[in-house]
Amino acid sequence: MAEKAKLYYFDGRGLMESIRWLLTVAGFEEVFLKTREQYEQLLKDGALMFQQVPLVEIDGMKLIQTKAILNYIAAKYNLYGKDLKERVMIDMYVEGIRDLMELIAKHPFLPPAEKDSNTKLIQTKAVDRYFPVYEKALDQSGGGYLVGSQLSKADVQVFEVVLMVEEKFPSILSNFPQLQAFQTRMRSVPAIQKFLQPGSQRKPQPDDNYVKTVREVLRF
Ligand SMILES: N[C@@H](CCC(=O)N[C@@H](CS)C(=O)NCC(=O)O)C(=O)O
Repeated sequence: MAEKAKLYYFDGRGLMESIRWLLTVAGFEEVFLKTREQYEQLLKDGALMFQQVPLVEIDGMKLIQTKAILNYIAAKYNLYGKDLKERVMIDMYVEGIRDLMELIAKHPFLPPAEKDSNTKLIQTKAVDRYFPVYEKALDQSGGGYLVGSQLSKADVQVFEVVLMVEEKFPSILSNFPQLQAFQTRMRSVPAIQKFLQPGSQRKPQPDDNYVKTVREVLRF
């Protein structure tokens, strides 16, 4: 049996969470960075090409750069469309949702005075800009997936972010029936169902401890 991927990151969502989502079927193990020394050791070992995590050891390689890692996993596990035209659509949908995700990911690190306006921005961008695109895509594809006739990394990443936005705004999908049905379908995919169970490797919303650890390890 192939070795499980090994993930090096903080014990929290951040940039690694989408990678965890994509690897949920294959399984993975994790090393959590809790101290500056662990991070410096990785630097000393030459494991971090640009001195940054996420780092994923997979198939005998040490991969860095989140998008490159996501693309590799998607291609490896057949989550990247059937041809180049599907692939570029998947990439477009993914890049859109990653822009929204960025607003969510940076939120816990913002100064208190900027939090309210960022919360408002997440809501407005979700409702006015991003969700309508995915609603229309699902309506047009008709097959339950955003692109083509099979599950892709676009479905997984959009689902991940929809859940994150819902954590902040529980009724945010009320005017998006396609996204509601999509969410129900995604929840019934066995690997996803398992990942959503308490005690899985899915990370909770970031708390003060997570922010503190990241700041201490990276010194910012
Ligand atoms: N483009 C990189 C950005 C990675 C990144 O910013 N990682 C942060 C942790 S979330 C880091 O390691 N920062 C340390 C630094 O930049 O010195 C990616 O997407 O993987």
